[in-house]
Amino acid sequence: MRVDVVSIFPDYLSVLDLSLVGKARQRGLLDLRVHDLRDWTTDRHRTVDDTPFGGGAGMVMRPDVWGVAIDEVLGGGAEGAHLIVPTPSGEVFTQRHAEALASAEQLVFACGRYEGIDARVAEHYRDAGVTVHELSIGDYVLNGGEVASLVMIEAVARLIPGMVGNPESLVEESHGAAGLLEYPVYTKPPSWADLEIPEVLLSGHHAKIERWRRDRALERTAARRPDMIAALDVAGLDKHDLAL
Ligand SMILES: COC(=O)c1ccnc(N)c1
Repeated sequence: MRVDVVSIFPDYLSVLDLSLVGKARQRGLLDLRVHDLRDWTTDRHRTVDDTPFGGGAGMVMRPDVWGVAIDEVLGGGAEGAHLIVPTPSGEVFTQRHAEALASAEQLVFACGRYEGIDARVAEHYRDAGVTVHELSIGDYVLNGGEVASLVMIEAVARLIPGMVGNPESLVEESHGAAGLLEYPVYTKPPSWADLEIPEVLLSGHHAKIERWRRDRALERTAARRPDMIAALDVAGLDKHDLAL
């Protein structure tokens, strides 16, 4: 997978050289390229923004600069490319988006600043056959799209086949296939701060452990994310689940 990030603060993305994403790049699983939007400006001041039509506070990022940048970054193919515009006014990014994007050929992240990017940019690339996603990482406002891009790149990159050692570990995660939050986890020492490990986890009885974990996941989800319980496919629940 190729991932391009276009920003006026490219250094913000240097953290992507570390950890999982950095390893993936070294292993050739991920071709990540970060670009400075100002490299596509033509004036002396390297201007990327201007005042909003219709008035109002702040500045809006110019479509012409973004257009030449995205055209170049997309190379030739609109096919298989996804343009992601992080914005507080977007659809909320979820694990489902991460799963869908993990099989894309190319992701291009357009990091807006100021009051955002001229709306014609998203419209133009949709018309050109590019899959455009305007995505929010939650109900709060940031100063730019860079942090949200980091979040989404990490959520997607870890799902690329070969990225994590044991793909099994992806199944039981929160927001995974079961549609539940993950159960509580424990490790050594067995006793800490006068707190013990739940007995069943020391029993070696795998069926009971599995049942205990699912019960805890259901309870935690019901307590913290009733919306996820409401969205559960009831057909996937057994009578024990329903009795909880
Ligand atoms: C400028 O971008 C944002 O403020 C932003 C982007 C994505 N998700 C958010 N919740 C905010």
